[in-house]
Amino acid sequence: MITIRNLRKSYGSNHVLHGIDLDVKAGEFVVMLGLSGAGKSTLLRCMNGLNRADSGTLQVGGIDLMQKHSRRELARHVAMVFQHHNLVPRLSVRKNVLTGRLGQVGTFASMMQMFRHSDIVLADQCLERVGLINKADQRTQALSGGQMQRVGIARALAQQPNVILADEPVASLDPKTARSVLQYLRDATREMGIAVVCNLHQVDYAKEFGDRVVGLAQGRMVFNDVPAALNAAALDAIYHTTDVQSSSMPAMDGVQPRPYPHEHVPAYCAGKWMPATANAAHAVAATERAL
Ligand SMILES: Nc1ncnc2c1ncn2[C@@H]1O[C@H](COP(=O)(O)OP(=O)(O)OP(=O)(O)O)[C@@H](O)[C@H]1O
Repeated sequence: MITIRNLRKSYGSNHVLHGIDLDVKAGEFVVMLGLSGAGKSTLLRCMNGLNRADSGTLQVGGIDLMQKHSRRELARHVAMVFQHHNLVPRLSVRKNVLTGRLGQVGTFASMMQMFRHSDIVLADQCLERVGLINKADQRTQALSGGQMQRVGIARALAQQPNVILADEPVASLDPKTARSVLQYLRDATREMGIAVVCNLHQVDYAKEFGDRVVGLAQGRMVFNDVPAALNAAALDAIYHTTDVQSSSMPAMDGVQPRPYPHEHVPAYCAGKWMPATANAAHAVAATERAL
């Protein structure tokens, strides 16, 4: 459902993504962890077409995002769940879910918010899935934060996407509500065979809900494995890259390697540690000596 190879993205001179590789299968729930600024949102925004990647391969839900594509086509395959749910408070819960169908109806019907009976049935099924069918006719503004987030999930499901991208969907919820929202998201997507990439800041939730966890540090993927492999060393690679770098770089030829952050993030991938490019410091030192 998602195939990413050697994906790179910069904002001006700020190189944010340094060659990301990632595959996500149908029905798989992948949690993405990383410090603030690691590049998680940038990667999600590349995946949903809001950002244009500079180079690499990027196929999401059957769409090649490195080629020209229409927003409508993308909306048919890729749905977003946002931290602040982006619902219209004065609309009923059902109407908010129906907005997930706007990309799939004709332009006129979309402008007039005219929905087919089948769309209304689908919206109600999605509300059933997140346990909110009894709120369908209520104004959305009367719901709690956790309920609103579940409406956001129902709206994403109503798009009948192949892929859901969730950017910190539980950041503003208490732990109990957050767990219940993640449970709804994971169960629905598993049952419907939707590939999910979900940015989170909570390692506990990643372990509890992820089929797989990927860790980004300074725009590089430093972990990609099952949650059970998320041990102290892996967490160090994701969250304390400077410490890991300096302790993992031996001196060579009497030259103490300088910290070159991007080049020295060791990577833990599919059960084994990759030394990353520790030799790069030596290469730089040797070049400096030669000049
Ligand atoms: N629109 C933008 N224009 C310029 N720089 C940006 C833009 N968006 C993000 N950045 C920069 O890209 C880097 C990665 O930011 P990004 O938001 O992807 O990180 P993140 O891992 O999602 O962080 P957080 O967990 O805080 O959301 C940061 O240095 C940020 O300043």
